[in-house]
Amino acid sequence: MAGEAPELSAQERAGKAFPVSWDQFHRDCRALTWRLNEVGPFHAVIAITRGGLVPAAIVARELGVRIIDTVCIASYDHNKQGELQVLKGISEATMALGGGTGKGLLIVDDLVDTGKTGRMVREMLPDAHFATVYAKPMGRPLVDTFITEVSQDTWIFFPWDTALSYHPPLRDGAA
Ligand SMILES: O=P(O)(O)OC[C@H]1O[C@H](OP(=O)(O)OP(=O)(O)O)[C@H](O)[C@@H]1O
Ligand SMILES: O=c1[nH]c(=O)c2nc[nH]c2[nH]1
Ligand SMILES: [Mg+2]
Repeated sequence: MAGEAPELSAQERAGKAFPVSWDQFHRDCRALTWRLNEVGPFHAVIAITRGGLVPAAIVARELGVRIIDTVCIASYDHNKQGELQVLKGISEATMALGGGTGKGLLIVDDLVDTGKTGRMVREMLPDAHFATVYAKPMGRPLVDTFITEVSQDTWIFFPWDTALSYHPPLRDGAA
């Protein structure tokens, strides 16, 4: 409708930016593995794609786990969350490894925000261990192990979504 303000994206509503470099992300994934090493061993790692693929690779490498599965869920279209869609479920072989309930399996994602994605995967595997690198307060109760909490009004910028670019000086009005 004319004159109506355009709907803000989740990223715009968030307000605060938390950019993460590859180096920082790798360190945070290693820190996550230190904690997970106390909880395991795990038969397999399940990455929630796509964001969970990078931490899952690092965590699986550090833990010496060679069986990696994916659960493919689409929700955010760039930065606006819509209905969750499971594009690919967990394989039968992985389900069998977890005794049908996920016991001894490790689910990995880059973050929990509202917790919708994590909740859906937890319902598939109620006894699995769920780990994320970052957590926002709404999603935090769903996660068993995470490294860094950021406020709900923060948007995390991952290294695979960003590129180096010119930033104007603060005195010219840059945030
Ligand atoms: O806790 P929630 O509010 O559900 O948000 C968290 C999810 O959102 C992002 O994935 P996204 O759906 O953007 O897909 P992607 O991993 O393919 O980028 C992120 O990787 C988490 O999986
Ligand atoms: O790149 C992202 N950063 C976030 O903070 C976030 N929350 C949900 N989905 C997200 N994706
Ligand atoms: Mg994701």
